[in-house]
Amino acid sequence: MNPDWLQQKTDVRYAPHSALNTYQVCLPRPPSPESLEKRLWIIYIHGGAWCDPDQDATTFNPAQEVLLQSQNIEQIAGFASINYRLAPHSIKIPDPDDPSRHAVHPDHIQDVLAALAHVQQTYLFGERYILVGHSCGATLAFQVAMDRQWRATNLSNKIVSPLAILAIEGIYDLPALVEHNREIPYYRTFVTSAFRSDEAVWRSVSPTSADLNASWPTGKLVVIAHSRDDELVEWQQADLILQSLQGQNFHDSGARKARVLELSGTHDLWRGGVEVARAVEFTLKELTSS
Ligand SMILES: Nc1ccccc1C(=O)C[C@H](N)C(=O)O
Repeated sequence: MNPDWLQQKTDVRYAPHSALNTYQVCLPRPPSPESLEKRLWIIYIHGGAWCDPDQDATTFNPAQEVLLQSQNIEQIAGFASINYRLAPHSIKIPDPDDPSRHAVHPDHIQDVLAALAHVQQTYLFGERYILVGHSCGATLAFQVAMDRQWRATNLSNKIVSPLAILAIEGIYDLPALVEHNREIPYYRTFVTSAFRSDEAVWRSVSPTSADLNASWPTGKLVVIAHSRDDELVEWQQADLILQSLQGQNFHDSGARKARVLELSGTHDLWRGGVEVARAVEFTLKELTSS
């Protein structure tokens, strides 16, 4: 990488709906077809329970800084991190007129798909990317690879699915999450704020309900990265998605892999950058070895 060349853009607008319909990009070197042949894009979807206005695309910056300084940058063609409209937060009450804070499913996933289509059409990397998501961002990353029935537009045809998904401290089974945390009303509150109250919808949008053989035949790898010390999303969520993936023929090795990576830290471990960067490095390595 040539540090004098490094290019960063923020607030690239992909849709007109709100101030949050933007993404940020970082290019470590000039884009070229040759570079893309041997390198991958890293695309990040932030977390925050679909509603936290204090988490946005910039939560990827600490990890991006670590990766820019590491040897692994030789394998990375570019980074993008996506903002999307949020559901109303129950405590951080939004301005009633703010369209970025009144989203309800499928707005979040439709925004992510629109952003992905925009980045792909700009940088032409096709399937050569790793889709990374933290917390509800991991849910959204899986939803990109799921049957896109919630899609109102013809956007689906424009998006090429990723080679790999890296899911960090993710939410994979909404009914199980709400049930496990039934003593803490906030879980039902944020799930209802983002998906309304029909539990059949909660189930159908959950990555544990995916049929990835049908919807993501080109997928090579899923990495489930989770910390035993996550105080907000219990390890059970990782177990549930791993069971589901094994049932769909994702195994430890082979053409379609599902791997577990134990991280250390609490739910918001993106703050330090190092653990998210380590998970990206692990995913790059797993993708290039079989
Ligand atoms: N991702 C989560 C998963 C489970 C429970 C909470 C969260 C949150 O992100 C809380 C967030 N800090 C909030 O202000 O809503």
